[in-house]
Amino acid sequence: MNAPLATTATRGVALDVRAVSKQFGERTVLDQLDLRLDRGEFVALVGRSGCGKSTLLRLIAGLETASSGDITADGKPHAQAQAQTRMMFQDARLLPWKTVLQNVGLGLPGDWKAAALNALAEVGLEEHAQKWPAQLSGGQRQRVALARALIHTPRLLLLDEPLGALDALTRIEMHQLIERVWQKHGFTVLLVTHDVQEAVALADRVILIEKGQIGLDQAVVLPRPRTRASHEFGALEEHILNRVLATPQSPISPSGLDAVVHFGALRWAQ
Ligand SMILES: Nc1ncnc2c1ncn2[C@@H]1O[C@H](COP(=O)(O)OP(=O)(O)OP(=O)(O)O)[C@@H](O)[C@H]1O
Repeated sequence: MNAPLATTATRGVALDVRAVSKQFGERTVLDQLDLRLDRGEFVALVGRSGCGKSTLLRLIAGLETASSGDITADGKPHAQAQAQTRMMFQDARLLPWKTVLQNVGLGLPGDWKAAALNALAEVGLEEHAQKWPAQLSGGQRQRVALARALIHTPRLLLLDEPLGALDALTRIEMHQLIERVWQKHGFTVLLVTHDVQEAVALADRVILIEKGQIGLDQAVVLPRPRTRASHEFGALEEHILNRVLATPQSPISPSGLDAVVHFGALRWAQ
């Protein structure tokens, strides 16, 4: 399968989350949340642990049902677009008894082998097609998971902290790969991450969820590929991180922030 080169205007879905609420028992996790993603846009969701990032992703993926509100893709109920949506998790979720190639082609009808090899080539793993998942590194397993998503030519890619378990260098390589395939295919991306630097490196917009709603909607207008060492990158990262840490769940009092947050020393928001 040669995935067609596409512009962001043609391939990605426009996603509209309108007044979506989600309660688990007495607890309101999302409260009338509104979020719009343009076609082909790359948006990162950040926020304190438990603020509802994964819940929002799972609602969009159709793995949970909203208590109220609705989600549309290209103006139609999103349920109709679920076949064009793929999700990646922190764990690659590969079947250990199937080869890398078989994992990529999982569930596909007909002769999918050429397409699976093509998808593996896109993530730089063509030569590992006949290996077992256990023979791969964590980063390679996530590449297989990405290939397994790409073979379905998704129009919406949902990433739930997919790089959370990887070491720093592997993460940076994965950032480059994800950015490359996103630019090539033009799908819309929603990435959940605890790593504010990762959000600034990849996203067109960084969204902070707090108190069940959007507390910050920050455009990232830096040219790509982004240089983490630049002053503009660092300033934006610090601004977002300070904002995340200032949320009510924070154990740090807002008045103490300046003393506690040193740019460069801290970029994770748990
Ligand atoms: N199926 C469920 N049943 C009950 N409570 C749930 C369920 N799923 C999530 N929650 C609760 O909803 C809240 C939000 O969870 P969610 O996983 O969306 O947060 P998160 O922002 O992704 O957190 P983290 O960054 O730690 O992954 C948490 O308090 C969680 O315990």
